[in-house]
Amino acid sequence: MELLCNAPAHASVPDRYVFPPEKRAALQLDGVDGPDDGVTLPVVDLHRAALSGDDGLRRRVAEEIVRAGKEFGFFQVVNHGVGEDVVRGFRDAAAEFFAMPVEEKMPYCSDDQSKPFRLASSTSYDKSETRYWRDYLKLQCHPVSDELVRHWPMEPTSFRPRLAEFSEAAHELAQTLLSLVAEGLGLRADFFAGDLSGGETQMNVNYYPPCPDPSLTLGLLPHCDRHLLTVLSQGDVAGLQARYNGRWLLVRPVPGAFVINFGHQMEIVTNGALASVEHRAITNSAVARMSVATLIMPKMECRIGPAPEMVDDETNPAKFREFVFSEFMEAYNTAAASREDVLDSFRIHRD
Ligand SMILES: O=C(O)CCC(=O)C(=O)O
Ligand SMILES: [Fe+2]
Repeated sequence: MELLCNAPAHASVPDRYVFPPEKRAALQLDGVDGPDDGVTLPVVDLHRAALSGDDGLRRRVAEEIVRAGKEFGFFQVVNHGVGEDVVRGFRDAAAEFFAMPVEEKMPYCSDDQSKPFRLASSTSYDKSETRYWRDYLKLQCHPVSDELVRHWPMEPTSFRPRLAEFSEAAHELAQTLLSLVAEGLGLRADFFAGDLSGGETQMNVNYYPPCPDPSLTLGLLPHCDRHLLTVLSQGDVAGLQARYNGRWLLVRPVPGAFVINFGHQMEIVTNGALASVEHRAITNSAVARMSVATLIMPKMECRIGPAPEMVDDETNPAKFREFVFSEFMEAYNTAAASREDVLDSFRIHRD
């Protein structure tokens, strides 16, 4: 398998990574202050420590999240309660993994999507010839059990304990966010608990080495996440862009923050109120970038459809039909992650 992290630093971009001009990222990192007109994503202070004892504060935070979610579909959170050491601990372990010698990583290389831990490169969604400037770990990270941990690598030795710790913390944050989203929408606080968010949580650890010519390449294709909610640590190197009013908005790194965005299931359950927004990753020539995305998802057999509370037959009829989550997962693969193609098979079309 061809991995970028195995190669010595690249002096030039090999042809198979060069996108045709119409697919290249028009907006480069050093041009961000121009094209995005100073629009920045909301940064929500979760006041995590005070949240459970202060109902007024809780309501304000919940409203702020829903407002940000409705306008951007993306926001960042600070004071989120996940310890800096927990985040740094796992990010360091993952960076060490990518830096290990080829022979030690090779046993994990696989394109078999059913594996609970694997290392791969580019993406499995875009079937065109051009490769994305990205290596990634795709792994199952929650619930943490002895059986699951056995699939995680033994080396570096910090990997298993730091991942277990990070995974629990990210999961807890996700549950807090989901209850705030529910409250902000006027739903029961435990609306998303149970099967809707109780599937096996997956994680993408994306590694984008420095690229000699970012104007020719892409780190990750434009896509929406297919799950319910994504909790992303992007570290301090920029590269994530979200679609906003027909443009690409750079998600500026905020120290210690998590970037939160909604997946397709959130859009469907809320009948379009909280949309799943397209995003992509661009490359840069200066430093390697690593992002860690924790993807909260429903149980495979969970029935999904717009919540009755989010639908009004007269003014806001259901936009999506009901389905079983496993059906959606299949459709997403077939539609190669394209937002409209995948949602189209679940949309109710009215004349
Ligand atoms: O690298 C990033 O910031 C984006 C990652 C992402 O969108 C994903 O893993 O689904
Ligand atoms: Fe994503």
